[in-house]
Amino acid sequence: MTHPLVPSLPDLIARARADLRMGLPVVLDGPAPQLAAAVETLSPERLAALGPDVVLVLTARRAETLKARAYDGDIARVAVPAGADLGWLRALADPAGDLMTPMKGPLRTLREGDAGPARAAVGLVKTAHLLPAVLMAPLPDASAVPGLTHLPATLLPAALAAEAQFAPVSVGALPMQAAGRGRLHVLRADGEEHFAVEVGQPDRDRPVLARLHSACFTGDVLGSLKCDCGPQLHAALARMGAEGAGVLLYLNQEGRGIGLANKMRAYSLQDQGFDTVEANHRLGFEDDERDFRIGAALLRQLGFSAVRLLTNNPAKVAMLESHGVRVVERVPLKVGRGPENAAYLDTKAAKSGHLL
Ligand SMILES: Nc1nc2c(ncn2[C@@H]2O[C@H](COP(=O)(O)OP(=O)(O)OP(=O)(O)O)[C@@H](O)[C@H]2O)c(=O)[nH]1
Ligand SMILES: [Zn+2]
Repeated sequence: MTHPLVPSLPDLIARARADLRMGLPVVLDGPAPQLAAAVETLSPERLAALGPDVVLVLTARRAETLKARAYDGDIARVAVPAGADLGWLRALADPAGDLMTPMKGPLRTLREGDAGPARAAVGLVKTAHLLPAVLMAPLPDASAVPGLTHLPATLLPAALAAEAQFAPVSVGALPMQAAGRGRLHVLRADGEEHFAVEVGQPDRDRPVLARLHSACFTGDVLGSLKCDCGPQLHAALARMGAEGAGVLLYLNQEGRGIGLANKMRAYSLQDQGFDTVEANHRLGFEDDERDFRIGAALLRQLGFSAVRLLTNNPAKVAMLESHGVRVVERVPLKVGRGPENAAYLDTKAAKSGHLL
């Protein structure tokens, strides 16, 4: 039996995310161990130390913008020419300069060999909220580089796709302007925290008025006019207050799961004329990278099995239904439309299935 103090695979994944964000490579163990480093955080010294035999892994979304062939389905492995420097790699990873310097290729993509470790590495970097671009290099002698986090390449995809198991951390009373008396629960899974605001004392035996709200620092805190998040947050709480009970999950899924740094990159692209979906794609992300199962897991953990869901997004309803939470009613939440966000809301309706 494994010693209890040995890190589990979820522990190692959480550690690997921190490493990648700091600019350290991680090791994907297998028959041929490989180093994987995020292009965004790599330093010139560490790039040089990866050796000449490196491959750049991008998502097929990013490859499409770069007009590179993606032979591996959702990812593309791009050959790195001898002498390519960090500037070259960053220009491929980051679309900020695409319009200024459109010619980055021609790029040669690989089709031979096993793409599994490369796909796992990109998945990991995405969950670290970095640009989805990874440099991979062979690691011939692991003992030469002590201290790196090692992950088993073949087990990584299933571990990244596993549903989070939440543990309650703390709860405290919270009187709120919009909703009167409430309680804020903090829950944690694999090092990530999410919050649940209980308004009043919702009955666990009846469908609860619920909102799954993804974090939006710009909208919720700064009152940004580019989206409808702030008004939706406050309207949801007010409605719960008026009804006397409800539960609002405040999910740590900034920017539809791409993180605030990438969301600001997306906003810069939107200023260049791309819409919210195109901007995500140019960065190499899907339209929506959120793990919607988290909301279902949190509701179940808090004892709720049926909800009246405040949302305009049918995908949220479908996800809850398929993960053990009955949605007895969808309650529309249409607030905050204005001249600055009308095009954004129309794009969500046209491309992401939101109900206007
Ligand atoms: N990537 C990206 N994320 C954005 C943009 N504008 C807002 N967001 C994020 O979008 C998410 C909106 O979340 P929600 O309001 O919970 O979800 P929704 O899918 O719009 O569904 P409902 O509001 O329930 O109808 C938040 O995480 C915001 O940070 C954008 O232009 N790009
Ligand atoms: Zn927002």
